[in-house]
This record gives sequence, structure tokens and C-alpha cells, in this order.
Amino acid sequence: MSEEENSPVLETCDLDFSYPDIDGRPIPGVPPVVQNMSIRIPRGARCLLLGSNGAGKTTLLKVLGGKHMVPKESITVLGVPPFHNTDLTASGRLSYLGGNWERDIAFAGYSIPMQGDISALQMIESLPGVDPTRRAKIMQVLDVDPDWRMHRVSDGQRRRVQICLGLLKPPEVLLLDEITVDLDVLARADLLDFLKEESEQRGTGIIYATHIFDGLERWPTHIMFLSGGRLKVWSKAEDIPELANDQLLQLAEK
Ligand SMILES: Nc1ncnc2c1ncn2[C@@H]1O[C@H](COP(=O)(O)OP(=O)(O)OP(=O)(O)O)[C@@H](O)[C@H]1O
Repeated sequence: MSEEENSPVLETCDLDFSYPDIDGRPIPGVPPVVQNMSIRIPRGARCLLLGSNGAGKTTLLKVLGGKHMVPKESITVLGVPPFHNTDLTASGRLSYLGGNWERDIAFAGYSIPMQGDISALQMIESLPGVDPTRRAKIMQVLDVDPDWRMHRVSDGQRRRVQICLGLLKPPEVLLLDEITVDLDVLARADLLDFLKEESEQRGTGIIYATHIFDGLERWPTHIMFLSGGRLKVWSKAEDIPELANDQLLQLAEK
């Protein structure tokens, strides 16, 4: 099926987004962080989202993930506006994975260590309605030890459990914001293989923002490049010769 025939899992039309001031009002004279963005992500697409620090990648992914309110007509994910349809994220059909799971609880300027002692398995099994075969497979892909005590794990181990939780219910749209940064080389490669399988077998549409290009040349089906909140490049991977030549870093520099 051609890309045109394939109905998109995610679509934006002239999408703008600005962070409000402390009173919730637009800040005069400050351009939107996401500007005039029209994108169409087909089913099964694996989009690599590139751009320098401050280009707007995280903001865009959060808007797409339904975490910021934008006009309903400017965005649809699986046919509905994601901010206004909380069921999309509650059901796991739309999954945004990003940010950090803090070990400490920030409170009024102080940082209090988390005291609760809970195992990785308890966390993972606390999510209802999960297919046990899928759960076992994802735990194996991410090499999660069910006995890890969550208040005593390393950053990478905590990240593996976070990713595991985000994938337990098969997402139809998956937004990944620098989540592989704490993973070791093998864990990252296994996860990327698993995500490729998900997009090919289930049609999951994936957008993956990262600054770590190692081993990614053959992974994406599409490249998105942001600069100053604008989409400067949207291209099929097969149309980008640098990818075939394993020169993703040179492409990003260019
Ligand atoms: N909570 C916020 N309030 C106001 N402005 C913000 C906020 N978060 C980000 N910005 C601004 O939005 C712009 C884009 O930030 P964003 O975090 O989306 O960029 P990014 O491409 O993800 O960067 P990085 O690669 O460093 O993670 C930046 O100029 C930043 O200053």
C-alpha cells in the first residue's frame, strides 16, 4: 500500500504551540516553540526526529502525546485530538516515553529520597489487562530482573523498567524522547530491533528523538529535522543517501 493510500496514525495541520507565561497567558513578541507544523505519520513508520538542543523536539513530542493543549483541529492521533481524548493515553494506544524517573522527590527546594521498597515485578504486574506472553517478551528484551528493588537500581536499570511499562500494552503510536540515553549498547540494540518488529508486524507508528546516532542508519523509514520549531526536512529514508552510507552524523552536521 502506498503512503498516500495508507491512512496516517498521526496528523497535524499548521500546528503552533507556545509556552504561556506564569499566569497562563501568551508571551507577547516570543515566537511559538512549534511553528506552522504540518506532518503526516503513516502506519508502521519509524521516524527519526533530529534537531539541535532547543530546536523543539521535546515540546513537539509532548504536544503529539497529548500533554499540552492545542486547538482540536490542528492535531489528530488515531483520528482524535490527543489532549481532549484522555482515553488514548489511558488505554496505552498512544504512549509517550521521555523525561526521567526521579529517585528523589523534589519538595519545596529540598530533595527527599524515595523510601518505598517495591520490586520491578510488582511495578510491572500492577498494570492491569496486559497479555502475559507480551509482558514476558518485553521483560526479556529489556533484560529486566523481576527482583530489582526500585529504590536501589541504577539509572539504566530504572530506565529499562520505565520503557518496559510504556510498552506493556501494545501502543499504536509511540513517541520516544531520548529514552535510550541511559541504556548500554546491547540493551539499546535489542530495544531498537524490538521496535522495528512492532512497526512491521503491528503497524505501530514511532517517532524517536535522539542525539545518539550509533547504529541507527538502517533503522528509520523517515527522517524529520527540526530547527527553530519548524520542520525543515521530512523525507523517506530511502531518499537520503547518507543513511545508505552509514553517515547519519554527517547528515545531522549538514
Ligand atoms: N517549560 C518551558 N517553558 C518555557 N519555554 C520552554 C519550556 N520548555 C522548553 N522551552 C523552550 O522551548 C524551546 C524548545 O525546547 P525543547 O525542550 O522542546 O527543545 P529540544 O529540541 O527537545 O532540545 P534538547 O535537544 O536540548 O532536548 C527552547 O527554546 C526552550 O527554551
